[in-house]
Amino acid sequence: MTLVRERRRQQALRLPLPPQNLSPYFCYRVQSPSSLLSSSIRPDSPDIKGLAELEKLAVLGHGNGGTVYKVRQRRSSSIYALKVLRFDHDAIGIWHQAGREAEILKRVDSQFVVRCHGVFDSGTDADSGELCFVMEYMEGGSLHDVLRLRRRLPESVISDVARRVLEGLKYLHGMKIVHRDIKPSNLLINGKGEVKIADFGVSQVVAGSLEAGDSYVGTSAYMSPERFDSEKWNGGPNDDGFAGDVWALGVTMLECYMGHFPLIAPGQKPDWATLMCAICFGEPPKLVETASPDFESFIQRCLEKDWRNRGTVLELLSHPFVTKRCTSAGGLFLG
Ligand SMILES: Nc1ncnc2c1ncn2[C@@H]1O[C@H](COP(=O)(O)OP(=O)(O)OP(=O)(O)O)[C@@H](O)[C@H]1O
Repeated sequence: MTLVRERRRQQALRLPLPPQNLSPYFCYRVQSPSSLLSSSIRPDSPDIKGLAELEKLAVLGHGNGGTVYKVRQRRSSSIYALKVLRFDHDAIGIWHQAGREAEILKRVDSQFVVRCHGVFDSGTDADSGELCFVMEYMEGGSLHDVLRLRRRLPESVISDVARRVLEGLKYLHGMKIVHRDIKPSNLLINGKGEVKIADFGVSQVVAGSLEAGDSYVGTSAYMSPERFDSEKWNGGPNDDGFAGDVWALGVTMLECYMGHFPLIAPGQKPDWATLMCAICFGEPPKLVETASPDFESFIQRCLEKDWRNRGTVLELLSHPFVTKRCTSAGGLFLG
C-alpha cells in the first residue's frame, strides 16, 4: 500500500484511497437523495405486503447488508426469492441506497432482468428496519455458483450468457439506468438456464454524466479504468457510465473462460493496490490458443481501456461472437 500511495503521489492521481483493512472485494456505496418507497411494482405482480404472507423455506445467500431467502407465498404457494436488507434508521446512506434500488426495480420490466414483485418495510423494530424485496426466484443460483462448480464454461455457453447480459444492458441503458455492479454473483439463472441481471444496489439513473463522487461505487475487481481512476482515464463528469458496464461484462466473460478472476494471477491477493495496478496499468491477459478469434476480439472490444473507444452494447450485440454461435439455452441449469 505504501508503494501504491507513493506511485499515486508521483503520478498525481487524485483517486481517493480506501480506508485501511477493507476486504479484497470491498464495495463502496454512495449516499444519494432519498427515494420514496412504494409496494406497488406492476399490476400483474402478486400483492405481497408483509412477511406474514410468506413462509421462509431456505437461505439462498448473503450479500452486502442482507440475506436472500427462498420463500413461499402462503395463499398461492408460489415460490419467490426474498431479499431482506437490515439497517439502523440512523444509517441514512443505506436507507437511501435501498430506496434507490427500490425505485429502479419499480421501473424495470424485461425478460433479461430479474423481476421484483414488491417492496415493503417489515417494520419489526423501531430502531432498525428491514426492507424486503420480493423477487423472481432464480433456481439455478448465480453465475458465481456455477463457476465454483464447473470452474470454466465453453464458448458456446459464454456467448449465450453475453448475449442475454447485453440485451439486459441495452434495455437498462435505454432507460438511462447504469447497473455499475455487473459481476458473476449478480447474474442469476432461472430454471430454464436463462441468465438475467440482478442487484441494483449501486445502480443509478443518469442524466448526462455520473453525479460527482459517484463513479467510485460497485465491486472494485470489476471496475473499469475510468471509474477506478477517473482523472487518468477521462472519467467522472465526462463519462455517462454505460461503458463501465461493458468493461465489467468483459471481465466476467473472461472469468467464465479462464476459470478464475482474469486480471490477476491465480492465487495473487486481490487487494486494492493489486487491482488498481492491474486494471489501470496492466495489459489484458493473453488468451490460450484454444480461444476462438471471435472470442478474443469480443473481449478486446469490452476491455478497451479508453472508454471512448470501447465497444458499445449495440456494437457487441452484433459482434460475430454473439451472433454466429448457436444458443445453448439450458446449458447453465444445474438441475
Ligand atoms: N432472485 C434470486 N433467486 C435466487 N437466488 C438469489 C436471488 N437473489 C439473490 N440470490 C442468491 O443470494 C445471493 C446473495 O445475493 P445478494 O444480491 O444479496 O448479494 P450478492 O450479489 O451476492 O453480493 P453483493 O451484495 O456484494 O452484491 C446471490 O449470490 C444468489 O446466490
